[in-house]
Amino acid sequence: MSDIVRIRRALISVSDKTGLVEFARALEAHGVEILSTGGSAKALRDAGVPVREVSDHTGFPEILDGRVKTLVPQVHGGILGRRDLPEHLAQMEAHNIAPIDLVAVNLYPFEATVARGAAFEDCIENIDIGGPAMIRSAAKNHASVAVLTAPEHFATVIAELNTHGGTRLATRRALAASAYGRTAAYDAAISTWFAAQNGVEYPATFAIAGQLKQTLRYGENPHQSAAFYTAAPARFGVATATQVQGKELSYNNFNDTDAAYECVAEFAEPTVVIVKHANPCGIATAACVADAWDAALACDPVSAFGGIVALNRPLDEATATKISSIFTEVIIAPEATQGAIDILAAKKNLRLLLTGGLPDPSEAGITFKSLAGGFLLQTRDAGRITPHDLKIVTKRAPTPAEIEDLIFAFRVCKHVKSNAIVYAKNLATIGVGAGQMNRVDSARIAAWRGAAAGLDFTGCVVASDAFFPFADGLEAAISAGAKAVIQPGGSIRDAEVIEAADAAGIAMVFTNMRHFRH
Ligand SMILES: NC(=O)c1ncn([C@@H]2O[C@H](COP(=O)(O)O)[C@@H](O)[C@H]2O)c1NC=O
Repeated sequence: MSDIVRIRRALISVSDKTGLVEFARALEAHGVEILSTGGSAKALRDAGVPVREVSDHTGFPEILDGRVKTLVPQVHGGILGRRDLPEHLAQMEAHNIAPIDLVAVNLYPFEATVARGAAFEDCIENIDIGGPAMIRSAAKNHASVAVLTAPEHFATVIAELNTHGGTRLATRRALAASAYGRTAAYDAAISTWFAAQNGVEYPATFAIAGQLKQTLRYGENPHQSAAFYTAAPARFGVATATQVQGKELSYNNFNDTDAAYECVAEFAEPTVVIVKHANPCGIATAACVADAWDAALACDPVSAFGGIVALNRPLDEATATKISSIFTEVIIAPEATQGAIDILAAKKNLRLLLTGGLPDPSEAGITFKSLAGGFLLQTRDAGRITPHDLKIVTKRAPTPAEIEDLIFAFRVCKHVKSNAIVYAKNLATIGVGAGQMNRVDSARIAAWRGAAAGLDFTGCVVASDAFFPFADGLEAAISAGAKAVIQPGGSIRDAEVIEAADAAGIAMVFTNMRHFRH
C-alpha cells in the first residue's frame, strides 16, 4: 500500500512570511485549496494567490485580538481526524469538518521579542497559542498530515508533490519530529524567560534547547558519536563562526577552539592564545598580533604543535604567514584580511574560523555540564580582576609593571584547568601548569616547561587560580624566579604564606576572587 498522502487542503498561518507566496503558488498548481489566517491570507491575496480565510471556512471570526483564530473544532478536527477510521470520518462529516492534509505554521517570534528587550506585556502577547496547538495536532496525525514549521521545509514538500503527487510517510514523520522539537524549544524559551521574570534563576524544571549546527564524524574518541548544537542567546565564538577553509571540525576541535576564543576575548590589546587539550600553552599581548604570536609560541613551542590559535584582532598576512609555518589545527579570529586568507589557502587542512566579533568576558550567562543522571548549571565565570581589586599583603608592593603582568597572569589562570599556576613576564606567559591534583606540582611543572623552552624566569610574576593552602607551592614559584605573586587568598594558613613571601622579599597581592576551572 502506498504511503503517499495527496494534499487536498492546506492551512497556512505564518509569522515569518519568507517563501510564503512561492510555496502557496506551488500548492495551488497542485490543486490544493489554501486556508489561511488574517495576515498570511492578506499576503497571499495581495500576491494574487487564491486563498480562503480560516474564519470563512469555520464560520467563526478571529477574536480577542487574534488570541483565538484557529482554536476551533473545524481546524483541529480537520487536522486530527483519522482517515483510516470510518467512525472518525463519519463524525467529521456529521459536524461539517473538512480534512486538512498539510499545516504550515511558524510561530509568533517570542525569542526575538525577548532578545530585543521588549516589555513584559509585549513578550506575553508574543506567546503563540494557536500555532503550537496546530503544530502538535498535525504532528500527532502525521499518518495523514504534513506539518511544516520553518520556511526551509517548503522546498522539500514541493519537491515531493512534484515527484510523487503527495507527501511520503518518511517525510511526514521527519517533519513531525522536527515539529515537536520546535514546540519544545519554544516552550523552553518561554519557561526560562518566565522564571527569570519571577526572579527565579533555577526553576523546578529547566529545559535546554539547541539547534543542530552539524553532526560530527565522532566524539571525543572515535567510538563516540557527536553533534554540535547552537543555543540562544547567541555569543560570538564557534557558534557564530563561518569556516572559511580546512577539514571538518572535530568534537575536540570545537571544545578547544571555544576555550581558546573565550580566553583571548579577556584581553583588550592585541593578543594571541595557543590552546592544546583545552588549556592554553602560550598567551601573549603585544603591539600587534604578529608579535603576540612570536611571544605566545616561545612559551611552549613543543606543545604548540597541532594547536588551536585564537586572535582578538583580524588575522593579517604577517601573522598568517607565521602561524602557518608550524602545524596548526585551527585558527579562530573575528575577521581576516583577504591576503591572510590567500596565504592559508596553501594549507588545505588548516581550519580557519571567522566569528564576526568577540564575546564579552563580563557578560552574564548560564553554563552547564552533564554528569551521570543530570546536569549542573552555574552562572558563567564573568569575574574580572582589575588593579583596584588588589590587596597588597606583603611588605614589598608590586611595581606598576609587575601589576600589569599580575593582572595578565591571573586572567590567563581563569582559563587554565585547576590547579592552575601561570608564570608571566612582559605580558607573555613563560610557564603554564595545568590540571594537576596539587598546586606544588603545577608550580614545578610550569617552571620546568618554561625552562625547557629556554625562557628566563628572572623577575617574572606568578598567578595561582586559588589560594596556596601551604607555603610550599609559593616557595616552588619563588625558587623558579617569581618576584611578584597574585592569588585569591583566604587560606587558614595565609599568614604562613605571607611570611614566606616576605622572607623572600617578593610582593604578593590577594584578589579575593577564585577562578577554579574543572
Ligand atoms: N490564536 C490562534 O488561534 C492562532 N492561530 C494561529 N496563530 C498564529 O498566528 C500567526 C499568523 O498570523 P497571521 O496569519 O495573521 O499573520 C502564526 O504565527 C500562527 O502561529 C494564532 N495566534 C496565537 O496564538
